[in-house]
Amino acid sequence: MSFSLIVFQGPSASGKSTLQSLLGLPRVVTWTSRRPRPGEVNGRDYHFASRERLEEMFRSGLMIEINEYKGNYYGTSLQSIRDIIEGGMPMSTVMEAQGAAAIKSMFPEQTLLVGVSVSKEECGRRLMERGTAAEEVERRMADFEREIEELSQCDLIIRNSDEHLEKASSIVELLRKGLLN
Ligand SMILES: Nc1nc2c(ncn2[C@@H]2O[C@H](COP(=O)(O)OP(=O)(O)O)[C@@H](O)[C@H]2O)c(=O)[nH]1
Ligand SMILES: Nc1ncnc2c1ncn2[C@@H]1O[C@H](COP(=O)(O)OP(=O)(O)O)[C@@H](O)[C@H]1O
Repeated sequence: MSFSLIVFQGPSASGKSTLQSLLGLPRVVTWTSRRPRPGEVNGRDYHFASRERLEEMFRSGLMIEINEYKGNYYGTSLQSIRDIIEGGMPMSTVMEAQGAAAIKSMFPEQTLLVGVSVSKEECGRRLMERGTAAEEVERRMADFEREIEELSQCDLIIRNSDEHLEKASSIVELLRKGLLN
């Protein structure tokens, strides 16, 4: 395999970040206008910036894509992806569907889109356990069916239900070995 960028896509709380950290590759730090959650660090988890700054970066050609997701902007800088493709060391990122599609269409040979799927019930429960406010859980779950449908654009889909974590981990391990050998 010669992919430079592994993109995880899936509903909120499907387990994208969990599988991403199991993969163990360096993460692309993307940009968002949402507020940091407790424990998140600027420059490590995201580059946190205002909507205006992200819009300006997009207008001036610094971002590959910028997408609004649940009221906030998210975007990937062109430089971060160029660095990966030129640097040779594969990296990973998590992205909502439109951003994932934009990167895949720009770098089809170098990008592997990995979908993460889970049941609606499990997703809702994980969001609650993560301390998400009930109103926000409802907002996120409203898009669940569409987000599952959008997985059809992925190169492969990993089922990450509660009882499948071990299997999901072994698929990620196979990917890791294939990428690094
Ligand atoms: N298009 C796009 N989506 C991103 C980017 N960075 C993160 N996302 C996605 O934005 C969505 C919201 O992320 P986040 O606020 O961290 O919360 P989450 O829903 O709990 O993962 C997730 O689907 C992320 O994968 C990016 O650079 N571009
Ligand atoms: N297979 C699984 N079984 C049970 N809990 C899981 C599983 N995968 C992830 N989780 C838990 O679900 C929550 C959401 O996972 P996370 O990776 O943060 O999702 P996402 O990045 O898609 O929003 C976390 O608390 C995580 O520990």
